[in-house]
Amino acid sequence: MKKLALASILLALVVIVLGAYTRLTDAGLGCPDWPGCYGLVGVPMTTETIEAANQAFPERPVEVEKAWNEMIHRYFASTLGLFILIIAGLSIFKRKATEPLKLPLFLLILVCFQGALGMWTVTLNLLPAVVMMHLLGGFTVISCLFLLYLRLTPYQLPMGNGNMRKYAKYASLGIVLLVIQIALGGWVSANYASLACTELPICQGNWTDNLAFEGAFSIPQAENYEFGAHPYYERMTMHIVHRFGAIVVSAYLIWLAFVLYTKANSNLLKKLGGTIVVVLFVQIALGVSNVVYSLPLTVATLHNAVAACLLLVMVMTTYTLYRKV
Ligand code: HEM
Repeated sequence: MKKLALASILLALVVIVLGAYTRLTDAGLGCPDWPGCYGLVGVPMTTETIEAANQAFPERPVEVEKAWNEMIHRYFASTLGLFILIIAGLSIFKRKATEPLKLPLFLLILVCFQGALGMWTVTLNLLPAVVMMHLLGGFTVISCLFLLYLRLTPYQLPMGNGNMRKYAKYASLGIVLLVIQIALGGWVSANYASLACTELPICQGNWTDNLAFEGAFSIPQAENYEFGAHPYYERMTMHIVHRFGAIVVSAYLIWLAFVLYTKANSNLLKKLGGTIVVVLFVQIALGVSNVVYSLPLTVATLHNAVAACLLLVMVMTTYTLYRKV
């Protein structure tokens, strides 16, 4: 079960990266139906199948490359679903007394819901709230898988360092802040607001006069949300909020890492403190590069993957601080 959990974590990371790649190559509607693509298990490739697909979906003619991006994401996501089903099955029928049961079952429900969010992403034409929740769902799945892996791993902590346990609630708060920041990033991405601010550190021009919070966090009426439906100042506002969020989260995580590094006498906790800072700085550098180099595909995809890694480091830190034996 532990090996399967580890394989599922790696697979979940691949699915997250493929999801970001699909979103960033504007391939979210590469297949306008679900679960098939223009009604097929694969992508229409021959003249006949393409003609039939174009007749069935005249509003969205086939673009083979985008369709493949979307379908490859779906194949990997379905395999992940299968892995989680097997984990849940094993934990019901072959579980050792010490192994968790509720977590695998929760994961199974979660991955089904995540599949439904994937379907609504397509059927609701990239409705930003659904796209953002789909991103958060992916991050929740990988976090729960990682938690399962940690629970299956015997390691003793905080190694006589009970005085550190009081910081567990601060680490939990770190996770909450980080998840909010990830949701804000997802909101920027889902609303195509990535290039709304092209200057550092905050935004170009007299941005303070044009903030539009209410509009930025509501959803305008639209038939289709591909390429965004918000006016410019609302996109600018969401982008700015993500940047301020980065400042708050970074300050908090650096403080937490500093406490772990200086106060813990467990090597693992010290290492976790150091890892938080390193991963955080990589993430900030990628965010800044997104702005400076106008959203290169690799950088934007990595900004998503490293956000997932930062979350996993925080999950491990928090779990380590809470764990009794
Ligand atoms: C703790 C720090 C940060 C975290 C956890 C974080 C996380 C995220 C996440 C999860 C996304 C969504 C990616 C996607 O949908 O594929 C995102 C998008 C974005 N972030 Fe950050 N971010 C951080 C800091 C920054 C900073 C400092 C900047 C710039 C100065 C930045 C700029 C952006 C931009 C431009 C996008 C939109 C990219 C896109 O359309 O995919 N981020 N962020």
